[in-house]
Amino acid sequence: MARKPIIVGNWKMNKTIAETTAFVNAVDGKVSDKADWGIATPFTDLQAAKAAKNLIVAAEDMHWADHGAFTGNVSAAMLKELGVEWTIIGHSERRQMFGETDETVNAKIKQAIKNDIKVIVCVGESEAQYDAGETKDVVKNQTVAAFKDVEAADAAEIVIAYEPIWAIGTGKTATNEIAEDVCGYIRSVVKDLYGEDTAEKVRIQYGGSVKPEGLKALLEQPDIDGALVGGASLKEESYLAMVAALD
Ligand SMILES: O=C[C@H](O)COP(=O)(O)O
Repeated sequence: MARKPIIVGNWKMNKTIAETTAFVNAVDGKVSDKADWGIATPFTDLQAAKAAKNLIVAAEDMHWADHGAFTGNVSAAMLKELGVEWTIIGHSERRQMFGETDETVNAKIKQAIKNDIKVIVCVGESEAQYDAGETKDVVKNQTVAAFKDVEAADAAEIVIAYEPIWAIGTGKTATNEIAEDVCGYIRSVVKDLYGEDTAEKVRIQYGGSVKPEGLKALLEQPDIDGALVGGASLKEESYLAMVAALD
């Protein structure tokens, strides 16, 4: 089955509103139909980002509760009111620095589905786990936990981002062979959970030091349907170099 690639820049804690507007003005009119192109921005930038007509705009996180005493958090309804239709959930930086667990990832995914917000869920192993040969166990456990009590029709719409933590922001990219091996394995985990049809529909991204020059070959891997891109998504020229790489 042909799955349309999805390439999303995860800005993390970068860019002001003014910088977001400048980025959207420079990039939005130039993306192609070779992929679904997007940006995940800080909450404060989402409204400015929504001026884009062609870019997916995603939050970088959201809370699992409807509302309440959760200082510093943002709910699905708040995102919906801004017209935000996507969110990242379970990025390794949230897992490592902000107490995100497999349980909160699952709760957030179910809350997103309930509110008709599409999800990019991140999985991936640490360097120590990679060195210990535990990669597949880790991504399996994270994937199974993330999809707990999620129905097949909803699961098929979820994008899974495989991001080996040792490759994030380090310049150390997993080889295409490693990335394909793990992404193919993640698809087999989805197949075990939901069957072939759902597994063939799910889009799986690779993330970790993706650069424009490596993007085309990455997407030629049969089980890699996109990229979640940090550093290389921040500069307009670099983002547009990714667009050009697929033309
Ligand atoms: O979400 C994106 C990733 O964490 C990758 O970041 P990076 O491309 O800067 O390594």
